[in-house]
Amino acid sequence: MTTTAEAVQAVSDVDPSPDVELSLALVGSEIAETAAEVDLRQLSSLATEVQTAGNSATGRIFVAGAGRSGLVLRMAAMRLMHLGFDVHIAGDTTTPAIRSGDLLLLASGSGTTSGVVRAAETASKAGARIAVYTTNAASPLAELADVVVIIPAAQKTDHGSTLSRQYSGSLFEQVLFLAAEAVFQALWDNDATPAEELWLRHANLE
Ligand SMILES: O=P(O)(O)OC[C@H]1O[C@](O)(CO)[C@@H](O)[C@@H]1O
Repeated sequence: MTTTAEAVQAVSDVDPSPDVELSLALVGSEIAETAAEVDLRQLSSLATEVQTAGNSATGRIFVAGAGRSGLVLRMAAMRLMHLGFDVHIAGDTTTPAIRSGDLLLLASGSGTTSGVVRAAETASKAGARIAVYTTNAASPLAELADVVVIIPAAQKTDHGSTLSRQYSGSLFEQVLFLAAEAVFQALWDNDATPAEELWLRHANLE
């Protein structure tokens, strides 16, 4: 009679356990290498745009992106709200119209995602400033931007790219998250508001 241990061994001989140690090292090293290549002057310019709109009496910050790129910007938006800025997420039911004096912060690895490009066109017509994270300096999105941060990662359709072994736009989205966190941290360091004060802005209806 086959024991449970023998049955487990038999299964893993056919279908070995996923090697998460190797994949964790791969993801970590790709993120570190790509983050180190982000141009700090570009990131600093984007941080200044965020600070200017956030600290202006009437300026608001809007964020927009599709799929996982958009989800990362939602996290960034929450932190900017914790800093006390007036922040809105494009497409939410309470999001007002963008206007001159506002900043639209966008992320798109490809720089061609139609809804994101349309948002930039609308913001541009309204006279708002536009800041973009993308891999693609020659994209329509980058061309519409006042400030561009290039994240030198693979795009979502670059299958088999030498820039990343990860699927689709994962590396772009991961480094985007780090870049957005770095912007928040730099703004908070400048502002020096105690964490206790930021904490008062945390959602209390969760
Ligand atoms: O960042 P892009 O190129 O605008 O693409 C948007 C989304 O499309 C996807 O590649 C769809 O899987 C997401 O990973 C990404 O967030």
